[in-house]
Amino acid sequence: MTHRHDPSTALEATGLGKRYRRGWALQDVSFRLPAGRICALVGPNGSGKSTLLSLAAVLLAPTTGTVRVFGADPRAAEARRRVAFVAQDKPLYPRFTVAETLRLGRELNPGWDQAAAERFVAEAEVELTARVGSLSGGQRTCVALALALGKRADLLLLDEPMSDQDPLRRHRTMGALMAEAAEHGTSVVISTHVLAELDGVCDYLLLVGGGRIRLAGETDALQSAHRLVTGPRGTGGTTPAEIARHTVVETRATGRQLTALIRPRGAPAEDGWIVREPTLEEVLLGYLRAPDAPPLLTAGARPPAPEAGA
Ligand SMILES: Nc1ncnc2c1ncn2[C@@H]1O[C@H](COP(=O)(O)OP(=O)(O)OP(=O)(O)O)[C@@H](O)[C@H]1O
Repeated sequence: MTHRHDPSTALEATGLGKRYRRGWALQDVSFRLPAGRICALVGPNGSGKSTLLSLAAVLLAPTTGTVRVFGADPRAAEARRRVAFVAQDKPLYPRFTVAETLRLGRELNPGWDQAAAERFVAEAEVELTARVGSLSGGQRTCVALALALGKRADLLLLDEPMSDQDPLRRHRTMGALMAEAAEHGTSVVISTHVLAELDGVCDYLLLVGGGRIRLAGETDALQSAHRLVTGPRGTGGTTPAEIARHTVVETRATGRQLTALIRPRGAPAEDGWIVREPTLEEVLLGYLRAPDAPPLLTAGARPPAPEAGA
């Protein structure tokens, strides 16, 4: 079995699995993230988001399967140069000043972009002369993000970078991050629990649950693959036939009404039903509430079958 060398794919997992002593954190994960996308990585606590990012950043080794960055083994020196990872615990030297931290970044990274790193800390109103140990959690995050941006990586892997930022700063940090990414065509995977953070920012989505991929693909394609239908609840507590003939993600009853998130097969519903396209948040919440709903990977999110051969 050989792998296609595919630089247009920022990240690809094939049959990827990670087993810790207590059990599988990720199992049989296969997806493709095209280059240049801003991808939200979403899922409940313990669903495997950090594990997936750590596998892509080679902080962990897979138990099964493979992960590739820009078509290459992520352990290769060139792949490591192209990837920057901001971990949840943001390990930095507390005794260093911010300026010294950036200097270390410059010494460690041949393609270092001092201007981008300094611009980012200035935007976050973090003093270059401040010691890292004296910064707040949110300010330290900004320094870690500045290090990642200064590296001029082609793929940024960010593990809940906004979790310790206040709402205003979160908005500004996200804006500055996305401006940098857009200017350089950087691919970004950003894990988050704040669904509102994704709105208008991410154009790709990975939803993990129970260690497996549940949704993967372009956000507009995922949205348009679903319909939210509302109509009469019917009798006997069963899903009405005109809904049950579709792929039903979840149904919720309120009074005499039934609202269902479906993946339509043919025309979405009959007379008497109100049909509309759900927002991305509605799609996500539907899947989060229905952990057994069948997964969906859009055509662009499915990795190509491995070539037969040597
Ligand atoms: N170092 C480890 N040793 C053993 N088990 C681990 C380790 N790291 C993670 N796990 C387990 O693997 C599963 C996935 O954890 P992971 O941290 O990847 O989830 P997550 O989606 O990032 O969670 P959160 O949203 O809470 O950050 C969990 O059941 C967790 O307990």
